[in-house]
Order: sequence, then C-alpha cells, then structure tokens
Amino acid sequence: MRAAAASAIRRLLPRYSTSGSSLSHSHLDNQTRYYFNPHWDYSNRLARPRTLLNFSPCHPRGSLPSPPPPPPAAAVPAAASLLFFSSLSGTEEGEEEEVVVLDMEAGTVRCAANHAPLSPISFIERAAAVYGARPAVVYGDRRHTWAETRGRCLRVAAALATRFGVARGDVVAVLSPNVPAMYELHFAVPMAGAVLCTFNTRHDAAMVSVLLKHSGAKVFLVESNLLDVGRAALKRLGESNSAALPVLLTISDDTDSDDYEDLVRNAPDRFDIRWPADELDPISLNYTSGTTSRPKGVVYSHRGAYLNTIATVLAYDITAMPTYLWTVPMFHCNGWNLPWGVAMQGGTNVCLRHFTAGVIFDSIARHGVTHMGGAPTVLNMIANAPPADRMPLPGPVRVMTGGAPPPPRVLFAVEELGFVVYHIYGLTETYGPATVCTWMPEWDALPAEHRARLKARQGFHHIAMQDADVKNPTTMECVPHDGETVGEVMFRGNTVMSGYYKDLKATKESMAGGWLHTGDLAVRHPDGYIELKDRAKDIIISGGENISSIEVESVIFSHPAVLEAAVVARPDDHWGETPCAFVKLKDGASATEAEIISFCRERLPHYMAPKTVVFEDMPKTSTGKTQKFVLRDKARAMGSLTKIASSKM
Ligand SMILES: Nc1ncnc2c1ncn2[C@@H]1O[C@H](COP(=O)(O)OP(=O)(O)OP(=O)(O)O)[C@@H](O)[C@H]1O
Repeated sequence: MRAAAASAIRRLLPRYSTSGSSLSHSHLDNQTRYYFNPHWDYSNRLARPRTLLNFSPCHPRGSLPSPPPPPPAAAVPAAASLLFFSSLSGTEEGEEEEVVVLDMEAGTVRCAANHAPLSPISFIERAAAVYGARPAVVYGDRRHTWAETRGRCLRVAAALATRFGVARGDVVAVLSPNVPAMYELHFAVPMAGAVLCTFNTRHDAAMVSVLLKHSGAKVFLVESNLLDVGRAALKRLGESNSAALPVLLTISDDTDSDDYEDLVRNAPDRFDIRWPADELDPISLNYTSGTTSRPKGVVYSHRGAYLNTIATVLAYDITAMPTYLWTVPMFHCNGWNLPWGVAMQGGTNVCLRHFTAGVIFDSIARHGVTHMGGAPTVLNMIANAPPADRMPLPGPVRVMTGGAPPPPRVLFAVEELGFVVYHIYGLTETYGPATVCTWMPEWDALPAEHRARLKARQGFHHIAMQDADVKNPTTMECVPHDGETVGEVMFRGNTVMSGYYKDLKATKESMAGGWLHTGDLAVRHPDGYIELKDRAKDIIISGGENISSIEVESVIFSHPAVLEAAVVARPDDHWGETPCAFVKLKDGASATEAEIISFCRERLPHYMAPKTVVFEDMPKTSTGKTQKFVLRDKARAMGSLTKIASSKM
C-alpha cells in the first residue's frame, strides 16, 4: 500500500521525484485554501475537524477562519490525504506554506516552524555542524571527520539519485561487513529518499537472490570479499526473474577499483537532501535473522528509527563524543540503531571488517574505546580470550549485549575483566533494542553471582516503547508478577515496526489485539522485571512439565569445561520430549556426558537435567545465535531415548 501511495505522490507532485524539497518557506499569503485532513473521518460528522490551510500572517489573533463543513464522504478524492502528507514535507521556493490548525480554541497550528518529520538524517546534519572537525570514522589508516563524512554521504546520495535513478521509496541493498561505506550508507540512502536494505553477510547466493527479488532492490552494493556471492545471486535472479536486475556496485578497500569511491568522487556538486515527506516513510528494510524460519522483511520508519536511536543511546549511557567499536554487524537491525546513535552524540566509529578477541582488546587500547556491543557469543569470546590476547582496559568499557540470552556466568566473567555490561532485549520487529535491564545502584553490593543473575533478566521497555508486558496470548490477561507464571512477551508503542514488507496478513497477525506478539515466553518478577524463559518454539515439554531451555543452558554454561551450550527437545515415546544438550568444550578441557548430566542434576530438578549430551560445534547465524532448528533436527534424528533404552533391555 505504501508503495502505491508513494507512486501516487510522485504523480501528484513531480517535485518529489526529482530534486526533493529544500525546506525553505518564503511565501505566505492571505489566500486560504483547505485540504482534506487524513485524520478526520469524514463519515463521522461529529468528529471535530482539524483543518489544513494556508497560513496567513494577516489574520488577527484568534480570528482564523472557521473550518469548512465536511464534504460528503463520496466527494473526498482518494488522493486527498496523500496531498496532505506531501505538502507537509516543506515547500519549494515560490510555493505556499501550509499550516494545520490543531485548534486549542483556534490558536494552535502545525507548520514548518514547529513540526518536521522526525528522521535520523538530522543527527548527521547536527554532527557535521557541532563536531565537524572531530573524527567520525576510523578504519585502519583511514580517518574521516564529521564534516567529511556528511559531505561523502550527500555525494553518494546525489550519485544514487542522478546516475542510477534512485527515487523516493526505492530499495538500495547492501551486502557488506562493517566498513566505512556500510556506515555512510545508513545516511546516504535515506538522504536520497530511498530505503536501505542490508543483507546478512553469511547468507549464500540462493538466499541473497531470494531477498533481492523480494526487496525489489534497484541498486546492489557488494563489498569486494563478498563479490562471488553477490554475482552468483544476481545470476540466479536473472534466471528466475524477468524484471530488470539491480545495478551492481562494489565496495573495496582499494579505492582505485572501488565503485563506491567513484560515487563519492564523481557526484554532482549540488544535491538537496530528500527529507521524508512523512515521518512514517520507510527508512530501512531489515530481514530477520532466520533463526526460527525464513527471514521476514521488517519495515522501519524514519520516526521509529529516530525514536529508537534516542532510546538506545540513553539506555546505554552514551554521552557526548564516545568512541564506539563496531562489533555488532550493521546489517542486523541497523546495528541496533547505533550508526545513527554515534552520529547523534558526535562519536567516533571504529570500523572493523572482522574481529577476534585479540583484535577487540587491541582496538580498545589503540583507540580508547568507550562503548561496544555484541551478542552473548562476543562476550563469551572476550571472557575466554587466550591470555596472550588480553590487554588491560584503558578505562571502563560499556558493552551492550542482546540478541540471545546471555548466560549469567558469561556476564560475570566479562565484568570481572572490567567491562560494564548493559543487557538489552528486542527483535528485528522492534528496531532491535526494546527493553533494558535497568540497573539499580543498591544491587552493586550484592555478591557477584547474584548480580549476574539479576543482569541476565530482560527488564523493562525503554523510554521510546510505550509498553512491554507478559500476557496470556489467549485471554490477553497479564501474568501475575510472581516469577513463575509463563506468558508471551508483547510490545506496543512507537518503536514497533511498520509491518512486514509485502505481507499485510502477517503484519496484522503479528499485531493482533493491539500488541506485537513476540513468540518469546517469559515471567515477571515481583519487582516487575521481565525474564525470558524461552522462545515458544524452543520450550521443551517433558512428562507434561515445561522446561526452559535457557535455564538448563545457564547451568551447563557454569560448568568450568564448557564454552558453549544449547538445549533442545528430543522426541521421546514415554516423556513426549526430553532435554538434549549440545555442548562445545573449551580448548584443552574435557568432560563426559555423565559428568555434565550429574552436574545439572545437582543444580536443577531432575526432570530438567539433560538426558542426552552431544559434544560438537554449534551451528550459528551470523548474528551469533545458535540455530536451534538445526540441533532439533539432529535430536529428532536420534529417535526416542526411552525406546532405545527399552530395546536394549
Ligand atoms: N537479551 C535477550 N535475551 C534473550 N533472547 C533474546 C535477547 N535478545 C534477543 N533475543 C531473542 O532474539 C529474538 C529476535 O531475533 P531476531 O529478530 O534477530 O530474529 P530471529 O527471531 O532470531 O529470526 P527469525 O524471526 O527469522 O526466526 C527474540 O525474539 C528473542 O528470542
């Protein structure tokens, strides 16, 4: 629908398809012209109209003309509301400025002076003005200031628009690790009025071609090390698709053979940023991790991205001019909004193509990193870094973790090294971070293990999310705050996605009853904190008892020989299912199946302890999540434990 709306806007107002608007407001006149207000239900004559009219400075105070009577419903042209939205985006030189009368006894208005569509583009505009000479992007020997970065983004936007015909609402796809171009595209693509779609760098050509087709990308930027995948994806797309293929552009460290640098070098000198016509215009299209199913295309708006950026920056205590180390992939929920967040605070982005624990410690020492992020696997990597790779931290380093349940033992271990962990939880559907485990100062005095257990809880919604709750999905009643009753986590608010791309049915289903249904199962503690127990798909039901795989994993993680653990259901003829643990041991460590099982039985009710333990590497998504569906398939293939045992007898 939004695509249809966008093309209708283009037809109605050709100015938006070419140069964009300049946000200048020069002409105010006495002529009053009314537009239909999309917020006014014309079929309901009792609804109080809020009128859009031309502002006239000559109207004496309190004497704005009374609004016209509502037109008959049939007379409202379908395009009227589109005209309304587009007219709010600012006026060109010589055009009229429109004002919405909000009323408050006919004294309040919405106009360019007091309303602009919220957009993260404004963060880089401000960063260039305030922090212009300060470093924005560091990558190897490369350094760009904020003034340079803003200029480069604008030139890329100009080149995309003028050389490749990228128009408002077009999708620009990117397959790249965290190199400077990937950072800049988070601003350049929205500046061109287009929608940024970043792909998971671990996808194979088949998946990339499916996503290219689904997204309808017009331009496809691929980092040089991923060119084989990119080219193979385009080849597959060409074989299965009659539509025009996206233009392929390369991103390379070798600036001489880099299409991206060519865009920067050969862009037109002048380009007006295409600010969103409406703050709900899409800014990005993010495919989910595909942990439980085929990735879904989640649409973010400028408004949601703006709000979630501010909320994330606040939740994570990012004050002015931080140094941020890029260990969260920018392709995942737009790097948890922090390409925009670091600009908001005029910080320095330390970009990395790949990293190990050694690279992390080295970068922290070299650049004075103050903030970084990472899934619990990254924390685990830090906690288990070989002594030769470790370096003392130059100061406190704040690490935001999320994306998967952080085992308390891992939280404990990284905090021992001097990191300060912030635990956030969210989904692609909530622009990444949606809750934060808000830390209470009185908890500092608790024993370390208790602190880690408290920090492993997911907490409360952040300030931009209206509400988070744990509900019975059938009755929609809230679960009691008893730390035991399990329900589904649900969200509502301004940082819930606009919807699934091209899938209105799935969008409506996901938001049934006025809440976003997450599929995550949780309890609420007496202090109100939410604690995740499992994904609905991952819970194990054994002899009628629900077993939280997260709880069993936390215990296995606390075994000194264990590096990683994941627990899934193994079908069982007698119990229905039994817990089956997949375990990866630390280098040089050893443990047997019987040892792990008895370790768990000493710390958990016996029915929760795994009945099977398999020692092997974990299959992972590139966002560091264990692919439990792969492990479930393996456990299923093992067959019923009870049957095997009884046949042995
Ligand atoms: N802090 C956290 N603690 C526990 N689980 C978390 C945390 N953060 C995220 N998650 C898990 O990650 C999920 C969101 O992941 P994401 O949106 O990246 O895609 P996915 O759900 O893994 O993929 P798909 O929906 O395609 O299966 C949440 O629903 C939750 O299960």
